[in-house]
Amino acid sequence: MHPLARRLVTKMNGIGNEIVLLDLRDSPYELDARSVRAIAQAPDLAFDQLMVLHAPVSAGTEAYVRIYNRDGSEAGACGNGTRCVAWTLMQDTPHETLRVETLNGILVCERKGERRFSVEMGRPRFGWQDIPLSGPVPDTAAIPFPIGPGGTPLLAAAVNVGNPHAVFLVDDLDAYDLSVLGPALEHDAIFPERANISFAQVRERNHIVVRVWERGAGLTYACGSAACAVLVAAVRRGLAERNAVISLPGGDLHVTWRQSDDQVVLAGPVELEFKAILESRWFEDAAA
Ligand SMILES: N[C@H](CCC[C@H](N)C(=O)O)C(=O)O
Repeated sequence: MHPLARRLVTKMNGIGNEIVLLDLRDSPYELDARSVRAIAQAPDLAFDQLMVLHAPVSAGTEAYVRIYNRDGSEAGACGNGTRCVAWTLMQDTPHETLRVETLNGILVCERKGERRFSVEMGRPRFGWQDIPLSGPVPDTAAIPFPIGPGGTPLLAAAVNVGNPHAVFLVDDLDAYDLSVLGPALEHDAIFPERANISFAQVRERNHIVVRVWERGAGLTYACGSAACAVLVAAVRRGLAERNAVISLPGGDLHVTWRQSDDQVVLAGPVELEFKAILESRWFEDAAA
């Protein structure tokens, strides 16, 4: 029997960002890409991200969380999934805040309402090695790509908010077909670890509309770290306040880029869908 067989998983979403949670805090088992893809292909479990809870490593944290994309690749951050993790862990405690550890460090989560949570996503990084890019560029907030009308350059703001993002601030979101541009830009040679790609239109200084193509997952209804990346990019261009509503196809998130400590804080609702039991044959089929 596969080590994950008979394990319970929880299907949730954060404004339509499809999340599956697997709690392995009592087991040393670590998933490989093939097991991740097997779960993604199981009936009804198609996820954008799989959040796997492992036993805590650092003092004061509740879990060490590893984050996987639908294609089996590992991500450093997932804002919506971390909010789902916060809901799960806070079920068992009277606490209103808790800390989880990820590849990207220790994140503080806070309950903001019955099904509403915030997560401190860390400090944005703009250096070419940190994003990462394949080499230095004159300005990481304005990297030209020849994808504007008639092949004219459109400027991307690149930023790492725990994972790599490229943000295009445009006047008309509908003029760009992300299902075509997304995969090409995700794999552009300038991004050695690929990148999450967002197109964003600033409506007001505190309201931005966003569409996102996620690295390793494709078009999604929402992406928390992309919401953070967009807000940071718009603030750097002088187009938005440090506190704004980010509207994604699945709903609204609130992002604050705190002046006091440079942290980007993401808040929004989470939804519990159902629980399911992993079946051994899903992993055997995937191995075949
Ligand atoms: N949906 C996630 C981000 C996943 C990022 C992932 N696609 C990657 O960096 O590889 C979020 O809410 O932040």
